[in-house]
Amino acid sequence: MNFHTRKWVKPEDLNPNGTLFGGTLLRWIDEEAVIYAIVQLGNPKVVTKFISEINFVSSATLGEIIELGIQATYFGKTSITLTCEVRNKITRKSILTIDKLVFVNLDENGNPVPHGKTEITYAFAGDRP
Ligand SMILES: CC(=O)SCCNC(=O)CCNC(=O)[C@H](O)C(C)(C)COP(=O)(O)OP(=O)(O)OC[C@H]1O[C@@H](n2cnc3c(N)ncnc32)[C@H](O)[C@@H]1OP(=O)(O)O
Repeated sequence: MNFHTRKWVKPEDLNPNGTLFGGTLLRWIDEEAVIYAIVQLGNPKVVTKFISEINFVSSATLGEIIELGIQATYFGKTSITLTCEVRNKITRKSILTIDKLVFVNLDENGNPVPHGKTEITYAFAGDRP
């Protein structure tokens, strides 16, 4: 799993207990995951369909740097399934895991359309391996 996106936990990201607000983390993950799906499927019209159980393993606090890891685990006909882990960048301690996030490839009318992909590709990743 590649951990490309880093976030620095700032005051506006906290809940009233002083730890990273779960809703903020989920917003970051949904955006990161849909970008991953868009790049893999080569189509900007992709939507979130399903997110499985979310396990908040440990909390993050002010000033910590966290990193978001996403990986494709299954290519369906119109869908792609991803898995996600968020961890502390320095200590590598796990903060959250999501087993399955399913995204659906849409046509210009918003209907599911086959994407024709079967494996992870790096078409839009420049020279990154
Ligand atoms: C990034 C964002 O913020 S997007 C915003 C939030 N998301 C949305 O607004 C999406 C709203 N939902 C929708 O518009 C519709 O449900 C659609 C168009 C995505 C899908 O419509 P459906 O009638 O469910 O389509 P359909 O039954 O053909 O399923 C499409 C794919 O999703 C998969 N799927 C459908 N329901 C589920 C589910 N509950 N869990 C996992 N996969 C599912 C199907 O297996 C299929 O995949 P496949 O073709 O690879 O086998």
